[in-house]
Amino acid sequence: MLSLKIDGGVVGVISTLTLWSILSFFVYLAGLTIYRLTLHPLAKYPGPFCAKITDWYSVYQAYSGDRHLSFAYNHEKYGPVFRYGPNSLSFNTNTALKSIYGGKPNVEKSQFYSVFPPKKELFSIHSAIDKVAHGRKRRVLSHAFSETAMKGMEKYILENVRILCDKLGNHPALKEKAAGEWGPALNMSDWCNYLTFDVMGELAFGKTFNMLENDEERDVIKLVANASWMHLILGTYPMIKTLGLNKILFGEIYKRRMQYMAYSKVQFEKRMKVGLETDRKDFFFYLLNARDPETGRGFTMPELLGESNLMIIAGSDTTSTTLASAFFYLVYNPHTLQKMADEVLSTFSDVEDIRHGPTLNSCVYLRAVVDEAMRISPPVGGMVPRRVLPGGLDVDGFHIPEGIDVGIAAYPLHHNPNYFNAPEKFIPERWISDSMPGITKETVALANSAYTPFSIGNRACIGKPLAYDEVMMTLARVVFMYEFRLAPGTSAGEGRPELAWGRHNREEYQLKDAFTSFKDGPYIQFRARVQENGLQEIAE
Ligand code: HEM
Repeated sequence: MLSLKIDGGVVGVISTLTLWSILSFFVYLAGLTIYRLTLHPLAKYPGPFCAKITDWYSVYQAYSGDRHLSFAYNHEKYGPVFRYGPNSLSFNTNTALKSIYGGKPNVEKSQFYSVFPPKKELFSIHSAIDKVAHGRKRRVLSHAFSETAMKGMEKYILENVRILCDKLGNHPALKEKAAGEWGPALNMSDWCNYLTFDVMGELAFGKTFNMLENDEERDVIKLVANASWMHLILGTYPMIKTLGLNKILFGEIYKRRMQYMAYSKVQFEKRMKVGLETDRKDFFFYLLNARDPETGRGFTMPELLGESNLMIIAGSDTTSTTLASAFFYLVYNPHTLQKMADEVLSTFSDVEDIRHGPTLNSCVYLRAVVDEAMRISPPVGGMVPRRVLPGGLDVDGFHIPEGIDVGIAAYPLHHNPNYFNAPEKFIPERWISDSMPGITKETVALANSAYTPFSIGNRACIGKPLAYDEVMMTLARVVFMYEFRLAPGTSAGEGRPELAWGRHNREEYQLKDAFTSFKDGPYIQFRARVQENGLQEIAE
């Protein structure tokens, strides 16, 4: 009787406690909401209501894949600055770009990056938040991206570009008819992925994934994409990872991310076994050898794994997105394809002359095509946030206090009409002064001031020269060997009316923001180029 009473009493107490806990939680939430809307230092900034009160707004956007588009939509609605999270501001001006990323701004990478490494000791140059730790990594890694290193790596890039070129024309129609017949429709997202993953496999793990040749390891592309997507989702609200909710809420994405980590560890161990007993001058060679000139220290084993892991994510998907979008814009704008082909054919007389160096760099129209593709469809189109340090930061006349995340998303800035005339149109000429009426040194400089596909400043992309090399060598070689066109009746990659945020420009290559990007299409047909001088008309 007594014990029952006691039991009854205990249950009663627990219930009351639970009730009070729930009530207190709701009171806390209500208080926090009121604070965030009224007394919070960012209360005066405009933005979507949900974004002002909770980071779940950002989580939802990150999960949807349309986060870059939502930034553009919100900037159109709220102006050059808006609040995209309770403690976060997005800017959309060239001056803010400079203040937040250029020179030595009073910021560090935000906690967004803390969730990128699966374990703390695996943090990489990209996820390093501490400035000193990052500085050391950047100095060590810069050996792997030196001009000498680039020359040594060209071999591995070209081997794979040759295979791609062969595959594009390697089908019965072209073999039997030699020329004049269009080949099958090829999904260029896939083929560009195969190329760039094979190149990064060579450079980071000492062995190609062989995706261009066979389909055994092609699923790795999906694993890598999911790893990046998981990072984006968790980065928008790191608490999800702290509470272990990632496994519950995003089970499938989490699983694939872990599969990629396991896969890359195996590749890493295989490359480690070979060590320096090889004449390969790949990233690994430089990473194993390199020492920080200031401290004399190299990388530890977990750091080496973290860096190799990162290289695949950072270097393959971004580069393939650039290539696929360049193909997209070229076939949707055949006059630009013609101009680019004219330039390449008049610069080179043999496909094997197309390699790293000043002759390739003299192809200014080719370079403009690449830049314009990355402008409209930036491979990292969403927010790359920075946290303001003690003392605050002045941006566009606003004093931002310590602890606030600030940043620029490339997609909206690249579509800002203040810097880009007719921003929705693919116009490579906008990057070459005097190339058409209205394009002057001043307009080119203005465009450059708001151009940030690789970010800017001391956390900007270290792989930029490698990326340009790979993309320009590939495009130049393909256009030298082939004519190409959009496969009739296909539309993969086009904007569609059902897309979110009112952006459905048919002629804009659509990406899904997963920090890097998901993509599909375009479907393209190739046929061998026959005439030695000049170009064949490209049949519609
Ligand atoms: C067109 C291709 C590429 C684009 C658009 C691109 C874009 C970017 C961007 C926007 C960042 C800054 C990210 C942030 O602040 O969070 C970045 C950083 C980085 N990228 Fe790239 N990237 C490309 C190719 C590559 C390649 C080929 C590599 C290496 C093989 C690479 C390695 C890195 C690394 C290591 C960082 C971190 C740098 C640091 O924090 O010091 N990227 N990239």
